[in-house]
Amino acid sequence: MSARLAVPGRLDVELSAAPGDVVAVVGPNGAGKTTLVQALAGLVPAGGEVRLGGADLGSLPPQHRRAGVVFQDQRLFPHLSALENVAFGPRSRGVPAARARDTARDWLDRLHVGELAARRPGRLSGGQAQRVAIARALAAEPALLLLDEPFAGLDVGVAAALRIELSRHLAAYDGVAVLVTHDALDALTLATRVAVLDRGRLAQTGTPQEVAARPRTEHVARLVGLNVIREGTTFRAFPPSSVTVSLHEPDDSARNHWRGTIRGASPHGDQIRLQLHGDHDLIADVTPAATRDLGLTPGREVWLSVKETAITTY
Ligand SMILES: Nc1ncnc2c1ncn2[C@@H]1O[C@H](COP(=O)(O)OP(=O)(O)OP(=O)(O)O)[C@@H](O)[C@H]1O
Repeated sequence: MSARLAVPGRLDVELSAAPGDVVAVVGPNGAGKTTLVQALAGLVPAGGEVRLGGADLGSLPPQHRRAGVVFQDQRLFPHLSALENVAFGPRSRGVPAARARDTARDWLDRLHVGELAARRPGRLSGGQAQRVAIARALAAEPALLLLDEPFAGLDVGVAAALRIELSRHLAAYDGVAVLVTHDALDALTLATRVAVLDRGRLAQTGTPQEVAARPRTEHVARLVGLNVIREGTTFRAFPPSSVTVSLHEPDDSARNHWRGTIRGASPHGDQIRLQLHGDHDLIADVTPAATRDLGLTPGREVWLSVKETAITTY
């Protein structure tokens, strides 16, 4: 797929992906992720083109794009049973009713909701409905599978189980999948490529490993738990565990140091992760003992230092 899409004031991106790719789209609120999915699906008017398998989808109405969409809020047809929801795609492609129902049953089984085939969406839990929605999208054999935050709003355990299953289906899927997510884990475990959106533009693309190791936006740095400082065209990244926090200015010239004010503190593994605001917005991991002994509570002004050898420059 190669797409060039422009929605005035909201989105202006070029994106390409090969069959079998799962592209994770990440970025802060309002970056244009949902707009991108909707523009690919033809649900919002967009300039540009979407080339897929030799055709320009951009000129086709949504129902002819062979795009399967899974929304955060499922949007199942409320008056149809789970089975009929899933059979809808094959039916509208002209598959005879009995065969479409067999296909639907098969997909419901594969998503472990076969026993709920007769239920209407109103009587499904959020997790069950999301399984039906994924079955519905895949049963239509889409060339383009669009998933907009499919785990958002689900219980943590339910989301974890669904993530593992979805990874299996995505591995077997030979079209192009686009997955909008706010979760670094999704981007790292499900995706073959990551596209970072920032204010409607593509800020970075690469493999999950590349993007995680060398983030170019503050947002992605936070997602993967790194600090990143931009100096002109150069980025300098370092982990929160490499930051030393002290109450007085360090006199060690081999280290980089900055001033900051503690904005927040939360448990992180067996450490305390501090959010700091100052010369740069940074995160630092300190031990609970240091937090107590130095009185590292929100509002406190501190010095932060990092050894040059802990910093990756790119
Ligand atoms: N229907 C709309 N009409 C006009 N502008 C819109 C519409 N929907 C969203 N926008 C604007 O388009 C921009 C991108 O929004 P979009 O919903 O695509 O972001 P997002 O990255 O999906 O955000 P989130 O993570 O909050 O869901 C935002 O500035 C938003 O205010």
